Amino acid sequence: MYRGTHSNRKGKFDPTDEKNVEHSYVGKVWEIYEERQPELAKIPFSSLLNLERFLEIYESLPFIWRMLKDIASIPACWLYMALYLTIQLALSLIPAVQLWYAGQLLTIVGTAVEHRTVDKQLLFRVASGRIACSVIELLLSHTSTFVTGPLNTRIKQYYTTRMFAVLARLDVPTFGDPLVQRQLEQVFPTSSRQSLVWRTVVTTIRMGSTAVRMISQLSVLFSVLKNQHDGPLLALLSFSHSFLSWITGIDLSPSTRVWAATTQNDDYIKLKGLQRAIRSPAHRKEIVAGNMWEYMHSEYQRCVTVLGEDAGEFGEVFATWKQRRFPSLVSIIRRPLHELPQIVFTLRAVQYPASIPLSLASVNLITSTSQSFSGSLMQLFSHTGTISNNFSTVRKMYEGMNLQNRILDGTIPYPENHQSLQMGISIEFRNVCFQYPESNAYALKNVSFKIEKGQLCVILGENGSGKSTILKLIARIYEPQEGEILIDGQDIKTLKLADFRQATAVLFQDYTHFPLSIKENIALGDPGHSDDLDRIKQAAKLGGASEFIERLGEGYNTYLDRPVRDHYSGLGEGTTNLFGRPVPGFGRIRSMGGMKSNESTTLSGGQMQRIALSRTFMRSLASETSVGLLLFDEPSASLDPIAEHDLFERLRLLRGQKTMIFSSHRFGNLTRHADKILCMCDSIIVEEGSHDDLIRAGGDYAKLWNLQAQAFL
Ligand SMILES: Nc1ncnc2c1ncn2[C@@H]1O[C@H](COP(=O)(O)OP(=O)(O)OP(=O)(O)O)[C@@H](O)[C@H]1O
Repeated sequence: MYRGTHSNRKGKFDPTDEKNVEHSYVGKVWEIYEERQPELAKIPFSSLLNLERFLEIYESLPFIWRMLKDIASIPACWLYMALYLTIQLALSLIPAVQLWYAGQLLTIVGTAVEHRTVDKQLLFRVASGRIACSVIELLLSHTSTFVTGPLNTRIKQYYTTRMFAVLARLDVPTFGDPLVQRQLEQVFPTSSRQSLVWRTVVTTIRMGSTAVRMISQLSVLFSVLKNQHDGPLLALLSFSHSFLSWITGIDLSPSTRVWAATTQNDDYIKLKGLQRAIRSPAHRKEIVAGNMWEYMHSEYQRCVTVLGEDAGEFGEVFATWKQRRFPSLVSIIRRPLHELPQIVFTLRAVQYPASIPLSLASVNLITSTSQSFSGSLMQLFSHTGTISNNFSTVRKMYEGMNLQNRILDGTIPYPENHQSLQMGISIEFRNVCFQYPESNAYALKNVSFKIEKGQLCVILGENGSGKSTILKLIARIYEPQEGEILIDGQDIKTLKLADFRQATAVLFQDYTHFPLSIKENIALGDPGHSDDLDRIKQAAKLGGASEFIERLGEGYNTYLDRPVRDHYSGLGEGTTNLFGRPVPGFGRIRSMGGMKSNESTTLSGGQMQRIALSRTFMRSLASETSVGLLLFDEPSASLDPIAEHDLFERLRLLRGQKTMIFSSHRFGNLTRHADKILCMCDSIIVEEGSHDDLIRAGGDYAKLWNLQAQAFL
């Protein structure tokens, strides 16, 4: 199925909805379903005249107003904008001035016919006026390029910064929503040279200046011709021709309507299948061995004959169909209208032979103006298409800026006093049930437990049992559908999110490395101290990362994944290193795509994990920190036994000062010292207690522990 790309509507498109969707056949093969705009359904020819785009423009106007106010708030922008507008206005008036001079020439011809004399002074003034116009036009266009640069840059920077903020503040469920992703894709400025807003401003101003140009040209023309015999009549005839050409040209421009096309034609489908089969190497063996080519060829020929001109690609067939769909009456009238000015002129010449030179000059003037007029008219129309698209994207951009996070913020500041954090945070789950968005299975089912302040808790369980989910719910990455989570006895939803997150440090299982330097990667744990290199080094030491970082060529300034590409051209074959980075062995122009300063493969998984741990330590271990809760999802998965031992030793020292929750598959070091172990299986907690409690209970934990212990006997 071939779908239109200009979908601006919310909700679903349903081809079977006859009330809102128009069905037509495009030739023998394709069926097209076009959405009617309910507001326009009653207006005849609304789809032919593409009135949807005007409606789109109308609906987007409040957002355009907001955009203009925003632009005006950018420093110095309004000054540049005023200058740009003045230049464009002046440029759009020049054709009318030139036309006025042409009218003056007509007067000179008229006087010459009547009195057999030429007013030389007037002729000189007219000639120099026309030259001056051209020079001014050139100068203005040139000045305009000087103004557009700074304007474009300022507008682009303003909006990219705003959009960055919009993206940065979105939470996980909102950001992960495919609809939101689609919305962001459409409006988040990519690396294009011009911003959407600037493009919109330019097209709007161009449209305005085209309109000014047309109106001024028309009024000058009519004032020049009003005293000529039949002048206005000739002008009217010429312009009707332009207008009709414009009308017939309308439907060829892309539609803003939502549409979809499909085909049920067996011959066409077979034709396409045969085409594909004959080209693909995958089928060649069987075509040869099975002697299929003759059959395929004759079938292909049959399909082509049956389908005739409908055998082409959808795009071609669709374009022809659109041309034909036009009321042919318009095209019929258009032709003779084109000839009418000549006929009127001839009749007039027969009637008044003396006026021939004057009439000739008027006809010439009218024809040239009418040509430029129809050009402008076409431009105006194509601008409305672009404008309606731009306007609707601006609207979507502002709607995107208003995107609300799914996780709602609370109002109660946390903690009430920082002293209370010195002993950690208590956490309680009461009958919590949770399903991930887009999933219908429970990741947590009726989970209840309580962890006291300063306790060390380990959540154990097999893959997919729900361990990470518990940590994500505590960090309020997601919201449970049922049940309650209490933090120091208060519902987690009522606490101010930023405050609560300030009081927690999380190390996710799927931690990521930012495309920033190692220093920044660690500093992000506590952005408030990102300039404090001593603190960053201390965190790296605690995370067990300092030794290998210092061995790297660029030390803490090393980029694991360099976000900027270097460029080169025509390097000698022996150049394997450039700017301290490896160069792939090609001599032609290319950029080193996403090159890594020190390829991340030079760091092991364990080293990567140590950097992530350092980031968590950066946040949690500084003396004046306000973190009372540490959440670690498999913190030692990639660590060697010594590093794991050292890490847990360090963390155990924090017992009583911070609440710590670990998720793990492994028994041992940590579980023995845990105040509480939660054993999970299939989204529920099956056992709960300290190591000794669980061994005494003789359940699954005890069995697995003994099994593991035997392995070391
Ligand atoms: N983003 C997600 N979207 C949908 N389902 C998810 C998502 N993340 C996890 N799940 C599902 O939720 C269930 C619990 O996952 P969770 O990550 O909590 O398990 P886990 O016990 O931490 O597993 P592991 O030991 O492998 O880390 C699993 O069935 C998993 O497939």
